[in-house]
Amino acid sequence: MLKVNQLDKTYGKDKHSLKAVSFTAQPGEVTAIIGPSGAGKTTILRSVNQLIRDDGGQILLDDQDIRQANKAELRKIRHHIGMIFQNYNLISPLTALENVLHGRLGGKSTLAGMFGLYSNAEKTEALALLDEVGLKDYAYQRCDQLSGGQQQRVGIARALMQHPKMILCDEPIASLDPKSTQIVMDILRKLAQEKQLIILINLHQIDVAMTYADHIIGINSGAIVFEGPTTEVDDQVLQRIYRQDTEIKTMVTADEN
Ligand SMILES: Nc1ncnc2c1ncn2[C@@H]1O[C@H](COP(=O)(O)OP(=O)(O)OP(=O)(O)O)[C@@H](O)[C@H]1O
Repeated sequence: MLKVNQLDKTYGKDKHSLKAVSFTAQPGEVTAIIGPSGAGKTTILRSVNQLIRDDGGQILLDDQDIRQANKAELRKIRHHIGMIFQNYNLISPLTALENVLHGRLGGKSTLAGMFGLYSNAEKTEALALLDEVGLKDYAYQRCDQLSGGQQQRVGIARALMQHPKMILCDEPIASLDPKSTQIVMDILRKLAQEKQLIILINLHQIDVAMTYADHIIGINSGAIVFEGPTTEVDDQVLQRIYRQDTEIKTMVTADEN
């Protein structure tokens, strides 16, 4: 389980980006963080694996406080936290298979990593993961020749190559069309359930969060204003989360008519 307690982050002198943020995310579930632009979604996600150093609080992954880890421990912890990104972050001239194998880099010596030395067992595993995300026939295709949705699936397979406990997803569908969105979200939900992974995902699209997430964390101006099962999210909750965000208010109102 991921348990975040009283997490604070201030940029510069007094720009309070996270204010005593507390929430939990369970294995086997998709947990979505939703909220208006600038609310602090990315700051939370990047604090969880300490890409951003926060200013106070606790981040417990299976009872180990990530914030207290020394450099070597943090490297080890991060090896079991996969990340997928809006812009995929693949190495374009390399094949899908090579990109997936890169997920193993964190567990290798610098030399083995530099020379791209992977065992046959690792290659077999990477191929099986590509098969799992429906890309068996694209293993030897360069990533820049794949569609956005296919690239994101390579990103997921790469994260799985880390044998993660948790996958952090920063706006993973923001650049995808509805069909690719559905495929990617179906895969993430299936992975959470079948591999008992913690999937923590930042989303702008409320409808996608409502369809695929088990658990919702609503943030506004750096503070958690809702945490609970998706079934408890109604228009009132959404208005609390998105207050002062005129675009969404209009959307909620339009839905009511
Ligand atoms: N490096 C930084 N320096 C100063 N302020 C920052 C920095 N990164 C983020 N912020 C501020 O922290 C707040 C939260 O930003 P964050 O990117 O986490 O929001 P978000 O909810 O992910 O937004 P979006 O949905 O637009 O991506 C914003 O007010 C932002 O301007």
